[in-house]
Amino acid sequence: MATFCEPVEKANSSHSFTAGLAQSVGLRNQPLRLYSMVKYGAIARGDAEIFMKFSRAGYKEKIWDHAAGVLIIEEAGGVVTDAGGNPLDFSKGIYLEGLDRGIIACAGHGLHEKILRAVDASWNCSNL
Ligand SMILES: Nc1ncnc2c1ncn2[C@@H]1O[C@H](COP(=O)(O)O)[C@@H](OP(=O)(O)O)[C@H]1O
Ligand SMILES: [Mg+2]
Repeated sequence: MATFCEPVEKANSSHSFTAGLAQSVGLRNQPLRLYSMVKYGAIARGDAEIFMKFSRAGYKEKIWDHAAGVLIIEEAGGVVTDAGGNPLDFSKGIYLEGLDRGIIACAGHGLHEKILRAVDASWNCSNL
């Protein structure tokens, strides 16, 4: 069964929203809560299959918390996008600008699509 990881700090991502997503796609393991780039490392070494991060409005993602991790996941056949399915844009300076709702990284494409659909289904009641 798949495990997801997410930020340690609730201030950086809604733990209740990801818990709802996990339930709706059938993930029953406890999440791994890890800082920054370590979440991508957890997927690369097989400790988790998913990373989800949904920050409050106004929080800006720094490129150094993601850049190397995205490369590692993609080279290994995984997928990392925002919640609209768009690639992360590292070309705009120190922040990821124009991010649609949050970040979803997965070891495989099927799982990733399932989570994107779950986000769309529950976003309007999320308070995010
Ligand atoms: N070992 C650690 N202990 C505490 N905070 C850490 C940390 N490693 C990274 N961080 C912080 O975690 C945030 C990014 O990780 P995450 O993606 O899990 O939210 C960054 O904070 P800010 O974005 O609040 O500046 C970063 O400074
Ligand atoms: Mg902080």
